[in-house]
Amino acid sequence: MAIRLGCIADDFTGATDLANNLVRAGMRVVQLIDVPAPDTETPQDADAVVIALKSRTVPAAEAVEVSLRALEWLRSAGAEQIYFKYCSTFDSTPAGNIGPVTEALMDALGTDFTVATPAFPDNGRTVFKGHLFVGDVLLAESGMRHHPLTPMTDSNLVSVLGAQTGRPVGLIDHKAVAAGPEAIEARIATLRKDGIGAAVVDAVSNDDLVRLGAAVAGLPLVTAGSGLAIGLPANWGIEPSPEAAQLPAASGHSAVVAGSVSAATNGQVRAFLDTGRPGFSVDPMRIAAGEDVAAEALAFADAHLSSEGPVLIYSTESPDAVRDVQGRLGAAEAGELVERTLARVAQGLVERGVRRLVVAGGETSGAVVQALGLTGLRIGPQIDPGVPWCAAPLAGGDTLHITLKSGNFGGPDFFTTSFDLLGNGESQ
Ligand SMILES: Nc1ncnc2c1ncn2[C@@H]1O[C@H](COP(=O)(O)OP(=O)(O)OP(=O)(O)O)[C@@H](O)[C@H]1O
Ligand SMILES: O=C(O)[C@@H](O)C(=O)CO
Repeated sequence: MAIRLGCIADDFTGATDLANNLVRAGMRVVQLIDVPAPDTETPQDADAVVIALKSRTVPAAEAVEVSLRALEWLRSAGAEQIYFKYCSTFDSTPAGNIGPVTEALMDALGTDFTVATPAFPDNGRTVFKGHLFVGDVLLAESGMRHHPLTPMTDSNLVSVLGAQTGRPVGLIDHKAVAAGPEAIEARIATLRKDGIGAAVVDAVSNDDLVRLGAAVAGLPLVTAGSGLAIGLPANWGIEPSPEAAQLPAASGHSAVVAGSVSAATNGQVRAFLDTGRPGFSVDPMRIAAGEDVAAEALAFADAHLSSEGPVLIYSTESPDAVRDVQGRLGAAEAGELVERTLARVAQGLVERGVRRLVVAGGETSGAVVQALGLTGLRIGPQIDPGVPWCAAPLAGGDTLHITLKSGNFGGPDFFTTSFDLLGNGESQ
């Protein structure tokens, strides 16, 4: 069976976020890790396939190359429309990668126009007059200005995207979006006539996204955060259905691996430790000095993995502490050292019987999923907006329940309450 929607996500947490919104809107979704081999069969009974890449912060040429390979696979699987998913905080730099990837996909699809909106109102991301708000503040005044890899210091997305692409960038403002699909289509026609290649779209509510979804049914390519996904399944007559999110029963030990340094994850780590639960802090300077911090973390896990609840291994630190480490090691080097260590820790935890695993941070999730050799995820129930539980088969035949939490997503008690949703298996 051919798929309807083919999705390319620029990081792993973002991919599950998108898959989650598609599932909630009724689509049967398979998430694949990295571009599958050309001869990989199209998943049966899937309305959408999300290919999860780790292309957000690699050099632009690399992001373009891997995104085009993903596009080729999705087109051969029959995708009728392509969705390029990036972060709801538009994480990118003037060098890319949102602009260059968008342009390359447009060229490959032979289309002269696409839309761009990171709006995700359920998680407080709204776009008005082309400016992105995170909660009540502009993007450039949010914690994103301190992001270790993609600091966002301009909230005007028309200028942010304009700096990343050779094509003129325009705006579909809220007046058109609020007036409904026909008004949006009329605005698109005008922009196209004026030679605009990509238009940032205002959206402050789910209703806006549903109206936008209907208006872009005929575009070969849409680019967005996960929010627009709620408006697309209806274009194929698909309606929400609870069966779309069912997973097998969970069992085994629970653990949390946190490599995100975002504000929300900092709060979640603090809240977890404040309950007196066991946590081990991974120090990048000690890794850089050659100490076997992964082995220490696993020894700590050996002492604390129990039916009492999850153990936490984290590198999460305040923005000041992260800046200090980056100043001494370099941002990319520090990131890589920590990612490699946390990926080894995750492997060790699974070897020790962890079967319910929370991973925090997009880059961190990419490293962990690759180290665990997971190739595909089934998407289950939503824990918090943008974060579902997923299930993946392990080599020995067991099922791993895993959730890939975007750094800034999830409530303060996420590291404890997320496990409640899986119910009681053999042990927690
Ligand atoms: N203590 C630390 N010092 C320096 N760098 C760190 C530290 N802890 C984590 N890092 C690095 O910071 C980066 C955090 O990125 P990651 O994508 O995992 O989280 P995030 O940006 O908060 O989440 P998301 O991308 O989902 O919003 C990773 O490369 C990680 O290895
Ligand atoms: O859109 C978001 O905010 C998330 O899905 C994400 O991509 C964070 O890495």
